[in-house]
Formats: sequence, structure tokens, C-alpha cells
Amino acid sequence: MAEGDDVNGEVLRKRDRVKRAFRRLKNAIKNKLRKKRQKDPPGDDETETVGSEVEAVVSEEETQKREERLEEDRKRAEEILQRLQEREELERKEEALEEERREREKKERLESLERLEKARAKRELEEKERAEAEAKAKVEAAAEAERVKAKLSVTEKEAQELERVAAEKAEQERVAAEKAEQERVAAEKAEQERVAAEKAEQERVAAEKAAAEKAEKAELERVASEKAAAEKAEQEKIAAVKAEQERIAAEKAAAEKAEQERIAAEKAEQERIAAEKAEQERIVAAEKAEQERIAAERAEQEKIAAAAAEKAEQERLAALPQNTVDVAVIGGGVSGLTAARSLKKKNPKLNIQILEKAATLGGRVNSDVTSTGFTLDRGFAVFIDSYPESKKLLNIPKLKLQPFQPGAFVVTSEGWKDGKALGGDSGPIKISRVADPLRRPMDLFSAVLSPVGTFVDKVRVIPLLYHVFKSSVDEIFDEAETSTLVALKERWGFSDQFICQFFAPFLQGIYLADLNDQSSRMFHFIFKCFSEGSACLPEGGMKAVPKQLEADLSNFISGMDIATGCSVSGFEAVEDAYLVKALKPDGSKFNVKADKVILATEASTAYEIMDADEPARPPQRSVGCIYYSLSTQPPVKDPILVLNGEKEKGTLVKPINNLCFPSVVSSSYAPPGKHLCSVTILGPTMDLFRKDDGAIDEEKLDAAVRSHLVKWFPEVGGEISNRWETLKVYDVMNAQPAQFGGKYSANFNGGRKAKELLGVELPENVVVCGDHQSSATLNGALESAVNAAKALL
Ligand SMILES: Cc1cc2nc3c(=O)[nH]c(=O)nc-3n(C[C@H](O)[C@H](O)[C@H](O)COP(=O)(O)OP(=O)(O)OC[C@H]3O[C@@H](n4cnc5c(N)ncnc54)[C@H](O)[C@@H]3O)c2cc1C
Repeated sequence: MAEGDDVNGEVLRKRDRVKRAFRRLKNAIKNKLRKKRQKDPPGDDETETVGSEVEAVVSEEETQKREERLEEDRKRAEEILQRLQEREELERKEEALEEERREREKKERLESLERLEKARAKRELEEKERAEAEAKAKVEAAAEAERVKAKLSVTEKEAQELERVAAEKAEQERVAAEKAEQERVAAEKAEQERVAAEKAEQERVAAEKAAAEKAEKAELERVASEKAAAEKAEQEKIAAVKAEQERIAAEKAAAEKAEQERIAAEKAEQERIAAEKAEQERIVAAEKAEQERIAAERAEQEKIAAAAAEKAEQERLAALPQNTVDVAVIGGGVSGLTAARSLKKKNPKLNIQILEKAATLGGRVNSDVTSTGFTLDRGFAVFIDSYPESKKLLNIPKLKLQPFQPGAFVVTSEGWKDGKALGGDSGPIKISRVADPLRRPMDLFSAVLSPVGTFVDKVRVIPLLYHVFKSSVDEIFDEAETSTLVALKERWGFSDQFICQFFAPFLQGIYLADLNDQSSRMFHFIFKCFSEGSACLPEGGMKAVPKQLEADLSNFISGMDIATGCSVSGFEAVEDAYLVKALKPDGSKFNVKADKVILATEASTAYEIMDADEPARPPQRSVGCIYYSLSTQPPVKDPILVLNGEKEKGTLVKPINNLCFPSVVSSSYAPPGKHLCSVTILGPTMDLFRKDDGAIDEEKLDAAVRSHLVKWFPEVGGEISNRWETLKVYDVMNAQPAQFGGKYSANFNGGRKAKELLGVELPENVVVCGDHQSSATLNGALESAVNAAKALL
């Protein structure tokens, strides 16, 4: 009993110890929680430490999170307490059960002990009874033996009987003893069994005790492990709390750090904002400056724009048609003036605007009058009074024409033998007359005797003259076309000498090209004109021709406007008319809106205005002319053309192609007491005197011409060299369009359509005129103008 009490006491003590441990743990947790609550009231610390400035920026969210975490901690602590209380309750129940179990075991153990005690007492009693029975038996056996012995003395038989009975008895006794022994053994066995049972019981009890102890130990271990677990849990809890504290501390530190970082960031942000603000201010300032600049610029631009707008307005106003007319005539040369006049004659109501680039009208038929009273045609030109169109369109008498003598003087310097020139200055300079005895019968003798050409040549002139006399102009232009050289040589059989000495300088002076590049038609046409009429000079120069046309135009009271100095750049269709765009010399615009347009410029410009392809433009021929004033009598007293009949011509040494003294033909060309010498130099020869910039080296040309003249007229060589005064050098580009062969051939009587600029189809209500449309002569210009006017109406 004492041993069981010890065990129970030990269990109870252990249980108390566990309980106390739990209680201590619980209190510790409670204290910690209380301290924690006191120490970390939710959100206070941060609020205090961070300060009011920081407090303002701690986000509500963060505070809430912190409170939530503390609330979670509190809840976890409550849960732990709750579990501890439950645990206590459970322990109490377990203790009660344990108590009950222990009571029961104690009772069982007591009962078992009582049973063992009874069994032991019974066994002791049985052994005592057995020992007493054995002792009684032994006593009875000894008494029997004594009685037997006493009887043996009686008889032997009896003795034997007695012995037998004694043996039997002994046997019985042995059996009884054996039985008793067996019983004893059985009893002993039973006892042994009992003892064994008792031992087993003891063992059982011991085992039970051991089991109980084991259970107790297990329980203790369990309690210990529970305690350990609890302690561990507590430690973990403490660790958790510590971790939580650390976490909170870390959190706090992190929060502080974050806060510091936030403050730093905020500071940085503030700095950034400040920098940004400064930058913005700078940008604003820059923007403001830029805006001011833009405003200034805009103001400037507006000013410029206003000026531009004003200018544009002026330009627009200037661009507006200054004149709205029925017909605009571009070009105030002979053809343009004639076309305008033809139109006006046909329909006087027409409003016509002539736009002329130059300051004066007349184009290539023009003259300058020097301050000293010389009339200088812009390049040597003659008026042939037999031109068919001239006769029809011009008032010839009014031109006060002064004719050249028919034929020409031909200067020769080399000898000819067997039809070939001997070359160089192989002969004396001779000036010989090539006469036209048909027109000047008195020249027949000199013509026959003239060294220029053979007799046969002179005879062969007759069929040529016959041909051109009998052929109409139309017939001439219908003939098969060859070069003039071929016609002269092959058709008419003239000698090289005659061609070289007469036809070449004569025709080249007119067509400004080699005989190879001249049309046989043009040769026949011009030979006809020269033969039927006279080459003349109008009074006042060639300018008299356009002057007459201009004067005719001025007779129209209204509807005729002439603007000089207006260069037309082009024209474009506007609505159902054309806007002809022109520029004045001062650069201002002068535009004309016209229903119809006549293009009357020279060929090259006509192509430019129409913006036509270069290949369509015919080649242009050029010529030069140098004028000298003479205070003495000219070396040639006759009004006649002087031709260079030398083989060598058109060189630097012999540049002259032909010359004349216009003042001898028409005194109007020179002031009184003076004479005018006109020297013609063909284009290719002029090119020999061009400088790098394309301009003519006039001094060089003048010197070469004078030198050449001195050779021709050595008798006045000194005069020529020293006293002749150079008046002007004309370098006439685009003097004539080339007209020979193929698409550039000459066409008389409007063989070319006025509605087509060669190779370029013209738009509706636009026509073209000019010498390039007919023959490259004054006659051709007039004729093309008439055709253009007809085509337009
Ligand atoms: C040196 C020389 C000698 C000549 N000798 C003879 C001769 O002896 N016999 C003979 O029959 N023919 C001669 N001719 C040829 C004759 O002069 C021309 O065939 C004739 O003048 C052509 O007249 P036109 O109206 O067709 O052209 P142009 O007289 O050239 O008239 C064209 C006009 O258009 C003007 N113009 C040009 N561009 C523009 C523009 N963009 N805007 C406005 N106006 C513009 C020009 O200023 C010019 O006034 C000679 C020519 C020259 C140059």
C-alpha cells in the first residue's frame, strides 16, 4: 500500500508541477502581452517619434495595418490563453479520471492483496493441518507397530497374520501415505500453483505496477513532453513574440527607415519638385522668352507678312489684267504690227493690245539715230521695193526710198586661172562692177568687160533672169528645193569664180549663211525681187517701215493699245480667255487678259514662250555690222553694194563680207558733210572676234576691218586708219531663222499654218506669225502677219 501511495503521490506532484508551469507560462504571456500593450499602444509610438510633421504623412493605411497586426497578436494571445484554459480544464478532467483510476487500482490492488493474504493463510493452514495429520499418522503407526509387536508374542501365525495385517496395514498406510503424499504433492502443487499464481499475480501486479509506472512515466513523459511542447510553444510563442517584437521592431525600424527614406525621398522629391519647379520656372521663363521671341518673330513675320501681303496684293493687283482685250499681240516687230493692223482693219471694234519687249517697236527692222545725226540700221538691211507683200501693205512712196544701183561692186585681189583662184593676194586689188544691164542698160558695156565672171557666166545670167521673171513667187516656192550652190552650179552653170566673186558675198550678205545652207527657192525668190525691183533705203533708215505701221495703228482712235518695254514670259488659259503675263522694265507685272493671242516674236522667243522642246527650234543665224563716220568723201561714190569677191573671206585678216555707204544712197543716214560707212561681217566671222565672255572684241574687230578696208581702198588708207570714226558695232544674234531643207525650209505665202508654230501645235485662239513662219525676210514677216490675222478671225 505504501508503494502505491508513493506512485500516486509522485504523479500528483508531477501534475502539480505541470500545472504550476502552465500557470507560470500563462502569467508570463499575460504579462508580456500587458507590457506590450502598455509599451506599444497602437500607433502611438510612431506618432510620437515621427513627430507631428511625420504624423501628418503616416498613412492611415499603415496605421490600420499595424493595428490589425497588434489585433492579430492579441487574438493569438487570447487563443493561446483560451487553449491553456482548455488545457487546464482538460487536465482537471484528466486528473479526476486519473484519481478515479488510481482509486480503482488501489482497490483492486487491495483486493488482490487480500486474496493473496487469504491464499497464503489457507496454505499455511493446510500445511499445518497436513503436518498435524502426518504427525498423527506417524503416532498411530507407531502405536500400531507397538500393538503388533505385542501381539507377535502371541502366535506366529497370528504373528504372520499380524505381519500380513501389519503389512496390509502398512500397505494401506503407504497407500494412504502415498495418497497423502500425493495429496501433499497435489497440495504442494496447488500451493506451488497458488504461489505461482500468487507470483503471477504479484508479477501481474508488478507488471501492472510497472505498466502503471510506465504509464505514469509515459504520462509524465507526455506531461513533460507536453510541458516541453508547451514550453517550446511558449518559447516559440516567446520567440514568436520576440520575432513579432523583432518584426515590429524591424517593421518599426523598416518603417522608420522607410519613413526616413520617405522623408529623404520626400526631401529628394521636394528637391526634385523644387528643381522641377526651378526647371519649370526656367522653362516658363524660357517659354515666356520664347513666346516673347515668337511673339516678336510673329510680329516681325506679321510685319513681313503684312508687307508681303501688301506686296502680294500689289502683285495681285499688278497681276490682274491691266487690260482686258480681244486680242493680245506679243511682239511689236513688223509682223506683230502688221497683224494688229490687219485685224483692226478687218474689225475696227476689236480691242488690241500689243506687248513689245523692247523700248521701241520694229523688232529687227530698226534703226538708231546717233547724237551726231547718223542713222544706223541695226545691221545692214535693205528694203526691196518689189517685195509683193510690201507693195500691198505699205505706203511705199511715204518711205521715201532711195535705191541702190543694180548690180554690185566686187572687190577681187587674187588672180584666177582656168576657173581656179591662184590664192593669196596673187593679183592686184580690183573693184569691179557686176552690172544688171537689164535694169541699167548703160551698164551693158561694163558688164561685158567686167573681170568678175566669164563671158559665159554673164550670158548664163540671162536664162536665170528669164526664169525668175517668168515664174511667179508661188511657182518659185513650188520648185524642187536644192542648195543655192547646187542651183548656181548645176542648174545655171555658173563658174566657181563667178559664184565666189559675186553670188557668194551677195547672197551670204542676205541669208547670212553659206550657199550650201541656202535654199534654191529663196535664191530664186530674192533674185526675182532684186531683178524686178530695187534694193532701197528708206529715209530715216529701215526704222521707217515699222514707223509707218505704227503710225497706221495710231490712226485707230480707240481699241489699240501699244505697250513697249513689256516682256512676255508666257500666257495661260484663264476661264475662256488667256492671261498673257508680262514684266515691265522695272520688274512690275503687266498682264493682259485676252480672248485671242497672236505670237509675233522671233522664232527663238516664240519657242520659249510656248516652252517647246529644244529640238523643235530652228537654228538661228547671226551677223555683225560696224559703222564708221567719214568726214571726207567715201571711196565709193556710187550708191551701190560692195561685195568681197576675194576667195579668202570671213577671216581675221579679211573679215568683211560686204559694205556700203548708206549716206551715199540716202543722205538721211548721215548729217550734212558726213558720210556713213556700213560694213557687214557674217556671224561665223564675228565669232572669231569673240572674247571668253562671248562679247565681241570690238577693238580687234575694228582694227581688222580697218586693215581690210585699207587694202580695198588704199588711196584713202590714211583716212580710214586715222580719220574714220567708229560709231557702233552691232552684234545681231538671232538675225534670221535658218531656212533650208526639211522641216526648216522656207515657205512662201503661208505655206506654214498660222495655227502651228513649227513642230508645236498651238492652243485654240492662238496664232503665230513672223518671218520664221514664211520667208526670213521683211516680206515674209508681213505675209505671215496677214495670214495670222486671217486665221484668227
Ligand atoms: C541685220 C538684219 C538685216 C536684215 N536684212 C534684211 C533685208 O535686207 N531684207 C529683208 O527682207 N529682211 C531683212 N532682215 C530680216 C527681217 O528684218 C526680218 O525678217 C523681220 O524683221 C522679221 O520681223 P518679225 O516681226 O517676224 O520679227 P521681229 O522683227 O524679230 O519682231 C519680233 C518682236 O518681238 C519682240 N519680242 C521678242 N520677245 C518678246 C517678248 N518676250 N515679249 C514681247 N515682245 C517680244 C521683239 O522685241 C521684236 O520687236 C534682216 C534682219 C536682220 C537682223
